[in-house]
Amino acid sequence: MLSSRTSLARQSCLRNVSLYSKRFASTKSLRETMKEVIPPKQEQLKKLKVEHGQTVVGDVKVDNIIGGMRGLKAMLWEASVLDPIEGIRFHGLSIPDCQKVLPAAPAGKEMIPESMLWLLLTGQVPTAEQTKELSRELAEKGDLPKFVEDLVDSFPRSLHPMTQLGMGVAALNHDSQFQAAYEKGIKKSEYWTHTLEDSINLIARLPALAARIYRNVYKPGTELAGVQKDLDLVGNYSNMLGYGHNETLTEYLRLYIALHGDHEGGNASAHTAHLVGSTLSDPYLSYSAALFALAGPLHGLANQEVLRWQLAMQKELGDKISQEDIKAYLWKTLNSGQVVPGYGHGVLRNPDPRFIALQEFCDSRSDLKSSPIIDLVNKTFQVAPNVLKEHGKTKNPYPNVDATSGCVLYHYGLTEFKYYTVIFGVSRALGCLTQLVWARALGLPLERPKSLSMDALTKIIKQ
Ligand SMILES: CC(=O)SCCNC(=O)CCNC(=O)[C@H](O)C(C)(C)COP(=O)(O)OP(=O)(O)OC[C@H]1O[C@@H](n2cnc3c(N)ncnc32)[C@H](O)[C@@H]1OP(=O)(O)O
Ligand SMILES: O=C([O-])CC(=O)C(=O)O
Repeated sequence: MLSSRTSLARQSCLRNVSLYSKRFASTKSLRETMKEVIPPKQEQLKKLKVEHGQTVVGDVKVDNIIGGMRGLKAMLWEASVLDPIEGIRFHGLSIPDCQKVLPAAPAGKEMIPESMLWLLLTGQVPTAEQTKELSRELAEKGDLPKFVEDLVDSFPRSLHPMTQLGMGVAALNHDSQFQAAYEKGIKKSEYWTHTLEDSINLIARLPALAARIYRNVYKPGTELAGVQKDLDLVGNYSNMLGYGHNETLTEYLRLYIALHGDHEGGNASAHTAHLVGSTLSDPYLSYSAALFALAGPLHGLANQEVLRWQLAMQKELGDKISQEDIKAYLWKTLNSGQVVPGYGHGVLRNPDPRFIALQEFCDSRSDLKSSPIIDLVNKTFQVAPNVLKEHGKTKNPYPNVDATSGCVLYHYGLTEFKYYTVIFGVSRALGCLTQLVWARALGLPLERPKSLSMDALTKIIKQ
């Protein structure tokens, strides 16, 4: 299954890479590039409004209203679009495309979050030099203010790491340039520049914040490494987590964090950031809110739940687990009224290409190939889709990214699975903050959909 999918993906990758090679960025800085790419997009939006403002793009059914707005085309989101079958594309580039063209760390092979951030923000593929420059800027801005360190150090160890992350990010708004400029009084056309500065500062500080939480909760009393100016964002993060010596885990984290960065606008974390940001709340508060959406078990927390579930399966079934055993365990989970974590999706109707990319990472390394937990994830993948089809409820019986993302971390000793969603939270900032910059550049309005009571809905139906 994996290999035929891989070869199809590679063929489409070659097509897209030649299509998009024209979009390699120049030698310009990130800010210069943004200044160049924003005006044509502003023009495009103006044209859409003036010429097509009244064009109908879909119906609103009662099902959409009572069904979590599933399938409703109702948001503008620039950096990525999700196809139910193909999965995510970032400015038109699929995951294999990105893996081919986005620069890696100096000694690495995997695309890094900095190059993904550049692509998301500008729609252009950065050069290695531009990526390095962005890594350098992020490292220079990576230290936490002392009061945030003290705040995080004051949290009880029993407070969930995601709660700590959301609170830490909210507190960073103490230094929001957007908020300070707004208070002074700035023109709407200047909003995006301050939003961009806040976004860069926040992304830069996330590794130190997330690593401090890890140290405090799981390794209290141990020394926390400082931010090194010559390391990339994940090089620093991995080092501060205490895994800098493990090049495979560091490379995995680079891929993981680049891959989880954006998943169009309707997912719960991205939509939350967009909604809160539309009130002109600053990027720190907007992203803090998004993190609390990510912390739900139907969304980002599923990666913690997957590992908990797979380990419980391992404990119950022992070392030699057959497909029949897994099948029975799946039925036990379903019959007890629980969801199978890591399976199903609000939009996807195929195995998540992020899941495939992470599995391929494991397949390419011999120690990971023989890992019992990774083997169990693979075996579950062989059995679960048919069980879920037979169960007959979920519209998508295939794995999403959370079905595998934690197992490499677990294999290499990062076994504290309540921490896993924090790593997702370091990543999702890339997409949420990119869209905030674009929302300000495009002058998007306050989000305020119309709601209806059931009586009001019934009245409309009768009419
Ligand atoms: C990064 C991410 O956020 S990816 C998603 C991570 N979340 C998970 O892995 C949790 C498990 N999966 C799920 O709960 C769901 O598939 C979701 C939340 C991801 C998507 O939800 P929906 O779009 O509502 O899914 P769908 O339309 O297929 O649901 C129909 C029914 O199937 C059930 N269903 C969906 N997925 C599963 C599953 N993995 N196991 C069991 N039942 C499921 C739903 O609970 C729903 O049941 P109901 O009619 O009794 O309410
Ligand atoms: O798209 C979604 O609804 C959930 C998801 O996979 C993500 O946010 O990464």
